[in-house]
Amino acid sequence: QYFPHQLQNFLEKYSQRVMAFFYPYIQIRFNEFTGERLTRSEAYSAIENYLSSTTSMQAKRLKAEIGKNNQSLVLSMDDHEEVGDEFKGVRLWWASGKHGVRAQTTLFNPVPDEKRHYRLTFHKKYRDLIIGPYLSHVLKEGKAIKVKNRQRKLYTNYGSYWSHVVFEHPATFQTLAMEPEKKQEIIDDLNAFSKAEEFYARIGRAWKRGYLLYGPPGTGKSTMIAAMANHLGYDIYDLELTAVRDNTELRRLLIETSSKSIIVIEDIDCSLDLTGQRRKKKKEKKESGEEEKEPKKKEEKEENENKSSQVTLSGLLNFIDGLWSACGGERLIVFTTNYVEKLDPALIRKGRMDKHIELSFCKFEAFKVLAKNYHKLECHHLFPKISELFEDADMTPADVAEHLMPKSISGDATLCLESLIQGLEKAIEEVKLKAEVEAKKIEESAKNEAKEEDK
Ligand SMILES: Nc1ncnc2c1ncn2[C@@H]1O[C@H](COP(=O)(O)OP(=O)(O)OP(=O)(O)O)[C@@H](O)[C@H]1O
Ligand SMILES: [Mg+2]
Repeated sequence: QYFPHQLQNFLEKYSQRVMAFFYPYIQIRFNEFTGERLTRSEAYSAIENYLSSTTSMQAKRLKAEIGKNNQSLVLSMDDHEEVGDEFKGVRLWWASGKHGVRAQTTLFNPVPDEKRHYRLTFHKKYRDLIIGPYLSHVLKEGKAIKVKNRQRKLYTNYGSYWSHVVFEHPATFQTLAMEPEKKQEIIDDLNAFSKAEEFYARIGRAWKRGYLLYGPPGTGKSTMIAAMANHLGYDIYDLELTAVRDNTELRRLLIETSSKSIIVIEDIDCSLDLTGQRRKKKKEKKESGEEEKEPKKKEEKEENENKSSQVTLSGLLNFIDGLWSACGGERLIVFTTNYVEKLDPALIRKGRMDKHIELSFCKFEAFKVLAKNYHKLECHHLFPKISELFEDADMTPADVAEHLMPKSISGDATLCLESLIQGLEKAIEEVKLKAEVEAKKIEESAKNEAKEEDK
């Protein structure tokens, strides 16, 4: 205090230099808030996450907070704690601390005076290793942990804007009824995709993958999408094409999607047909001369309505084909349909949709998954009979699940299995009846033909 200001400055500078000469360590400080407007630093939060998982077990004083997903506790070091870490055999230390900042808190900038930081200390001979590979490793790991802990969202477009709710669907691949090998193949494919950043970069393609899920209603297409999202920890964008006005809007919506997400277009055949159908209807009306009686205003209105969805197949295809490569980060795009044969071949050409997955009727293997989920059954004396019936019956997993659902909380598994057997027998009978009716029809038409020939 009695020192002249300049002298104090000089001494500080000088002593720091002397220190630096003898002190063989380098320190890097990562402040929690950075920039003029004091926004929260991304690096700081990545480091926080990284340390919470890898090293905070060593710290004696921890801080616990409820994570963003409102479920798990997130642990981090308390202030002035230090933990060690090791990277390629090199020791380094992370310490947490506080420092004062002169920024004023205002109503609009309610950041407290006291700021936290992490300080990284390491020997100067490892400078290159730590500043390069180690720090990028920390940031990457930290971000990955953050993504894993985040609260996931389900986005839906109302017209041209996305709005979201929290995504909490309980479906997983474990609860999905499907033949085990097929299921494993899909899981492996997803895992490979999510780790393939370098591969996609090397071959110069966008880090995207397309799936087409097809099969009759109730076979688990939507359920599988939820399971995929849960498996990968991705958000879901449920794109309602009929609410999108035109290709420009479609492009905007798709560009707005964030990385690590699944973009879903359900019932793709219906969504894309819509524009065509509407136009057709209008044409028919004109041909029948109906519109002459109607006032002109109404016609104009109709025209506007027609304009309300002009997304075209080519607009969609352009996008899938790589215009959106510009938006980095991994994305899955999933189409579902009940009628794969109705789809425009351009849409499902190889290379556009990387994988076609057929979801179909429940067979015995898939049934076993459901029996295990619903009743914890691994085997049962009715299983052989059920296995036999499944060979002839076409029943969707949704219907099987319906039978297995206990009618009361204390529902008995055997009762459910018996109900399923009845259902299967009924299904087989219906198939037989249908076949008989068909056969009769063919017979009759053959007879008719013969009669006409006689005539
Ligand atoms: N493979 C399956 N495994 C487990 N549950 C299933 C499966 N398939 C269907 N279900 C059950 O049936 C219900 C309906 O399935 P889901 O909505 O996934 O069918 P979908 O194939 O999407 O049908 P749609 O074509 O009508 O959209 C789900 O709530 C789920 O409980
Ligand atoms: Mg569905």
